[in-house]
Amino acid sequence: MIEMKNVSVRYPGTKFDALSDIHLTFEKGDFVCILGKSGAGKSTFIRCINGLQQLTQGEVFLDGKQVSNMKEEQLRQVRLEMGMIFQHFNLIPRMSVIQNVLTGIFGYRSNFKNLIGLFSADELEQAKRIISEVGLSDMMDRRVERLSGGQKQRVGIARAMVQQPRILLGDEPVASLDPGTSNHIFKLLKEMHQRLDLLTIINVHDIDLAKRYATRVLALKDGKLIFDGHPDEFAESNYKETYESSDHLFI
Ligand SMILES: Nc1ncnc2c1ncn2[C@@H]1O[C@H](COP(=O)(O)OP(=O)(O)OP(=O)(O)O)[C@@H](O)[C@H]1O
Repeated sequence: MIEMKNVSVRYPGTKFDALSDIHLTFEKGDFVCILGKSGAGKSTFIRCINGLQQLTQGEVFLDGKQVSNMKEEQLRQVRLEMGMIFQHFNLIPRMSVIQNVLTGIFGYRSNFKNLIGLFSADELEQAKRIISEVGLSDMMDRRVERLSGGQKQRVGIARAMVQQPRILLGDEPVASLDPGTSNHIFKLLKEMHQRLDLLTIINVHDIDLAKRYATRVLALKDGKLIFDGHPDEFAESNYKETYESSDHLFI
């Protein structure tokens, strides 16, 4: 489904690769957690998949089509297949839950319809169904600024899911949440992953969440892939290697 071939990224003015020579494939049904300390390259990795990151070297393919050299219009189509959730939710605070969720289908519609906020009965129905699936049906009209962090992330998930993506990408979606809420969010993500047979790829700091929910764990260090395997195989020594101090930190 997704193939990364020889992918490297070096940001302008830096001495090291933020991602270095990554070769990987991902298939439908994978629930992947990416571990790595701050600066290891996790966000850069996710951006390579959704075409937001210019590669220094290599290629990324989605179903055999090269994402890394697509024009903006083609990329827009590809991104519709990829739902994205973020650490800071990226919601519009003064808008309601349902209005925020409906922004997830903007990519499918004409700019004119988006501008005047015209949604069909089907689109509204679909948004309501997904809001109820994430457990917020009684908060449909509440402004998101009045929600807790966990509720905001549920809105973020609903907004991603209303796109009906085949792939769900998460850039540290639970980094701002407490452990209990983080667990609930992962449970919800896993349930959606299983029910809809999504490819799910999520950056996370919490090894316990990765072990509990992932079917596959990747670990990055200084932009290099140092582990790729089943969560049960991720041993104490892998943990130490992943989180011990980095050569790049003070350079
Ligand atoms: N726009 C940029 N310009 C220069 N260097 C960058 C830029 N973005 C990221 N980097 C560097 O690339 C490396 C990887 O960054 P990235 O954000 O991918 O790491 P991360 O693992 O997601 O970190 P965190 O967990 O803190 O979000 C880091 O050394 C970072 O400083």
